[in-house]
Amino acid sequence: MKQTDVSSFATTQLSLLNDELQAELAETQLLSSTHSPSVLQRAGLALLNLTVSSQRTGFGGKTLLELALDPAVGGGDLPEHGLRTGDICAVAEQPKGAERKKEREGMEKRGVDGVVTKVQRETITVALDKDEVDIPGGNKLWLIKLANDATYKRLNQTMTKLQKAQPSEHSILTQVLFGQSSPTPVSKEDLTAPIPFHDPSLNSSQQDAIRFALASKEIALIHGPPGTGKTHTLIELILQFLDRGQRLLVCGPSNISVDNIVERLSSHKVPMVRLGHPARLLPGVLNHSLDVLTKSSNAAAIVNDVRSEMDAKQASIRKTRSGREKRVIYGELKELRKEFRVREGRVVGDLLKGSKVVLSTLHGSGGFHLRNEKFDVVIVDEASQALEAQCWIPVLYTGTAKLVLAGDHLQLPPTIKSLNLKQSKPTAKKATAVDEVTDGVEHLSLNKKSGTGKKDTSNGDSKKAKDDTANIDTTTNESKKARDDTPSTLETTLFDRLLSLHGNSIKRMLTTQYRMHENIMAFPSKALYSNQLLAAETVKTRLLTSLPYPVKETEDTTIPVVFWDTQGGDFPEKTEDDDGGAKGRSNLLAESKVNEHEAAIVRLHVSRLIGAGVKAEDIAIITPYNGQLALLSRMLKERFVGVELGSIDGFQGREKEAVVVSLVRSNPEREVGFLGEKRRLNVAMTRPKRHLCVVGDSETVGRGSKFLKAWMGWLEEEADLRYPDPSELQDED
Ligand SMILES: Nc1ncnc2c1ncn2[C@@H]1O[C@H](COP(=O)(O)OP(=O)(O)OP(=O)(O)O)[C@@H](O)[C@H]1O
Repeated sequence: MKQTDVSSFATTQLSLLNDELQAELAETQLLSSTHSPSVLQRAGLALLNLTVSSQRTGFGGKTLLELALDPAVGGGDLPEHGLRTGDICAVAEQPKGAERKKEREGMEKRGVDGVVTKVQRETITVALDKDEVDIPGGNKLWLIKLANDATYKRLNQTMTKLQKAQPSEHSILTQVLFGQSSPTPVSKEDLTAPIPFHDPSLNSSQQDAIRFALASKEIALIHGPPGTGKTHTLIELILQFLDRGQRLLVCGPSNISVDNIVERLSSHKVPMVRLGHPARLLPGVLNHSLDVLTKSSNAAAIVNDVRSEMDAKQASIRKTRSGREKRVIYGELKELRKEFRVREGRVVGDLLKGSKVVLSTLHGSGGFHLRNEKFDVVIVDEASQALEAQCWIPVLYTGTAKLVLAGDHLQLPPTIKSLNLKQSKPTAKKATAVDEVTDGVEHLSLNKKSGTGKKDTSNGDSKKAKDDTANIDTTTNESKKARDDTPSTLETTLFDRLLSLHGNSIKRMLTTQYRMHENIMAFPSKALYSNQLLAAETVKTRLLTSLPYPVKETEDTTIPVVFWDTQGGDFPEKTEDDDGGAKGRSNLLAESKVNEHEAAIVRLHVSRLIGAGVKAEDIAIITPYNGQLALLSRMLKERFVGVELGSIDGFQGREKEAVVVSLVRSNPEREVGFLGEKRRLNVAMTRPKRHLCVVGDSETVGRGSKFLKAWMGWLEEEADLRYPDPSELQDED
């Protein structure tokens, strides 16, 4: 075990985070200074021609501005835009005609900053950051997305706190997290003690993981390969901790990861509170949100009185044109807001005290509500999708003695280039529809994520390119000497680092998967999970023909894994710039790759599946390249309505009955770009339940890495192998 110096670790993290922020700011500034507002709107970074449709008071006493299209431009539905709940933005007067460019440059300074809290068809709501600001009025307004440095600020604060802590202040958990102490060994008795489980259906690996996490004193890692019931296991673990009288903070890197747990816990009638802005939460979770609880609890009436008074004042500000009157009302509002915050603070404090389980994003766990709260255990779901610095937020601010991390370090780590736009990017969501994927920002981040260390020509910037796979190899091989665990990259997650530091004895792996047909599971199990995965009886032999609706038996629907091998050089890739159609869209984007012939095979395969009766909504098409995604979308979206198209990265955490993967790369140089990242391939091949169809050039792809070679070899041996016949690929339409 190699110790890590805490302070130098934090210093390295601070510098890496700073590089990341600078890169992000540069990217956003470049976009907004070089493009016209309408291009920015098309790129999903701005909304034009708005007017304030209402103004009221939200959680925390913040002013909420609801914006709608100006009736002067016809009102109605907002145009397609990429602004999402959680985005940091500025509201400002829209510059007129010729002034535009000049005005825009100073815009960020003059506008009013805020956070998007609600997006509806006709309106978008922004919570303003400052209490007293002159809301721009009169002329048309516009909304522009700003780089989100709030994420960075909190990470920076957290790492600074870690950097400054004296060794004597380090908790035992911190010492274990840096290898200065070993985790307390777990006794055999604890690992075998009978436990009355709430859920009698838990399999033995799930039960073992729960026993281990309960018995561990400082850290426990629950390794959940695809479909193995990681969240299912965490729910039981939470109930078991509660049975033992422990108080828990449960976090995840994204709102959706946290909501998923809240939804599943709610049937157990656990007293819990979900922190976070209600507009960012799933509807089913709202009843547990602080905002709704503070409105509906008995004590809420005293808060609501002040709120309605504030709302009335807000409305009167908008009615008056006199500056003097406005100032008087602002003065009154200021007093009311103080009162509101005191009362709301009391209600919130009482609610939190009464909650045995508090749930929030990792970022949210650093908010002021939790500053004086103590928890026995912090649980982090999807921990391998979180930056290490994010995981330190709940650890440092709650002073917990115990940390449970659940995740799979063999799937994709967090997207580094998009750190600051992460929550706001349309494509950062798990549910990725193709309209959203063609957003410019995602192209930049996706394409910059190279996995091979070779320069990927689709990658506008090879600065960050590196061999990601190195990370995983060291973590899966306990016997390897732990490498220097002061990470030189943000992509090394806490999950990775701890495995490397303490070895596999700190983790338990879930081994029964409930998603894939056994043949779909076979390769990833062998190549990545030491052949330990088992397919549950219920899924082991499931084919498309056993879907709960009629599907004809064909050579596609009766086969779990199909491989269309395009080897031979007749199906070459192109860079997106070669493709006239794609060019217009990609003016803001980095180059990407397309493969038209592959797209034609995908079309053929999907049309056969649909012809056999498989429902469009049970089929997904995924590909690593956004250029290919845009092409597939143009070719297939209207024809096969309901088929989901997405990037591999965006599909992590999702599943479908049938999944078609288009690998794209086919070139004489045998370049595979970021296909070389095996965690990306793992995600791709483990999404389907009953049918996996891979389309790719085994000659190019098979030379990309050892892993790719093994996969191509396996597909040639075990899959239903097909060689495309160009005459079949003509579009019958
Ligand atoms: N012991 C079990 N018995 C039967 N079904 C189970 C069991 N454990 C999990 N499942 C089922 O397996 C599926 C996956 O579970 P869950 O969503 O908890 O997995 P996960 O590992 O969090 O998913 P992901 O792979 O997306 O991370 C769910 O449909 C769940 O009901």
